Amino acid sequence: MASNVVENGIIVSASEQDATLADRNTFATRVAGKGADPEKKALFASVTKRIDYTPKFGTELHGINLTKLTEQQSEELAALIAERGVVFFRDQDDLNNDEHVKLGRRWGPLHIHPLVPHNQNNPEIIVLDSRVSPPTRFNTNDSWHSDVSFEPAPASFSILKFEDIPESGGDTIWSNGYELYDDLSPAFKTFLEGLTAIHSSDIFKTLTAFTGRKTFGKLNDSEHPVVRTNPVTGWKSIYSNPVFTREIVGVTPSESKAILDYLADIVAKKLQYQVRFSWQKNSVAIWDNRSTFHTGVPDFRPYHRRGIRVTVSGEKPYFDANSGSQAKAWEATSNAIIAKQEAAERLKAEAQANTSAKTA
Ligand SMILES: O=C(O)CCC(=O)C(=O)O
Ligand SMILES: [Fe+2]
Repeated sequence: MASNVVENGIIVSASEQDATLADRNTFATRVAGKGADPEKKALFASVTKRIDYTPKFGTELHGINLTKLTEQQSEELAALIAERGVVFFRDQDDLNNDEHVKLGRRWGPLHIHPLVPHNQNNPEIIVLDSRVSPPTRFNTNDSWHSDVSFEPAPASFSILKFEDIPESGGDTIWSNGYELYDDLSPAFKTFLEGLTAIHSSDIFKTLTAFTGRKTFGKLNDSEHPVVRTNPVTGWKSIYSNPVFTREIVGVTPSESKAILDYLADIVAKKLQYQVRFSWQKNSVAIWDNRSTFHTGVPDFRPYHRRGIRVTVSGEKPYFDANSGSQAKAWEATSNAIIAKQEAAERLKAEAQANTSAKTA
């Protein structure tokens, strides 16, 4: 039996034995975060500072040690990630490999990646080391994706930590699938809601040839709905990405290409639905792959970076016609914010009027 090829503690090529490790039909048996306290009081009791990157998308939390969450806090965090799309943490020095795996397992079974190099002692940890896997033409500015969407049980959450960061460059960008859906015209929403698409891991065959690495286990293809309901929030999101989605089912090849190109285009180009994160050593990002897309920015050469990722397998993707939307859920919050701003403006105007009356 061929043995693994190991470089710096990273398995860069699988043995046959490891190749059989990957059972990627492992679905989550419960929806982590579903039914958590909507106010997330237990989690926010430990938060010292909250920074929302945009009103609806991306939040950085300070005061949380990811190795010290109670059960209730970890459920509330799962719900917050589903709502905010991506949540960032700084200084998670305590999140070593074992803790990283432990955190992922709280939310579901862990995925074993078919190609990306694994940690020698734990195949569920993948190592993104730009010296081992330098950014290539397969991993450049059109690398927007949702993690392992080709699996029957694609990722719910991904937990990524960077241990080595470049002196400059190397940010990651996320795009909000809820808002991309909400932004479509009613007619186009209805059209997309009836469609499914084939997601494929064929890119890893190409990369195998390119890198000389062997893949782990079976390379899956899966058919998923183009509009997906997030099981935690109940909101609809676009679920098609340029890296793994190959074909829209039931339309002609040129129609399929036009639809996929349009969806890829809005994921990459609608800046108002994106957030960008600058990593520091031991920063962690956790995102919900069911309703977001992301891409690394390969702009950091000659520096390098090294990240560690654990990927949680989710449920079988589904579309529920009765599900809600982020836009609808936001109406009340948005109106309350507007009312508060208007009240503040009125008070300011009254105060000014009083001052001018006194000085007149
Ligand atoms: O390189 C990056 O910044 C993102 C890597 C990525 O896609 C992932 O960890 O899922
Ligand atoms: Fe990714």
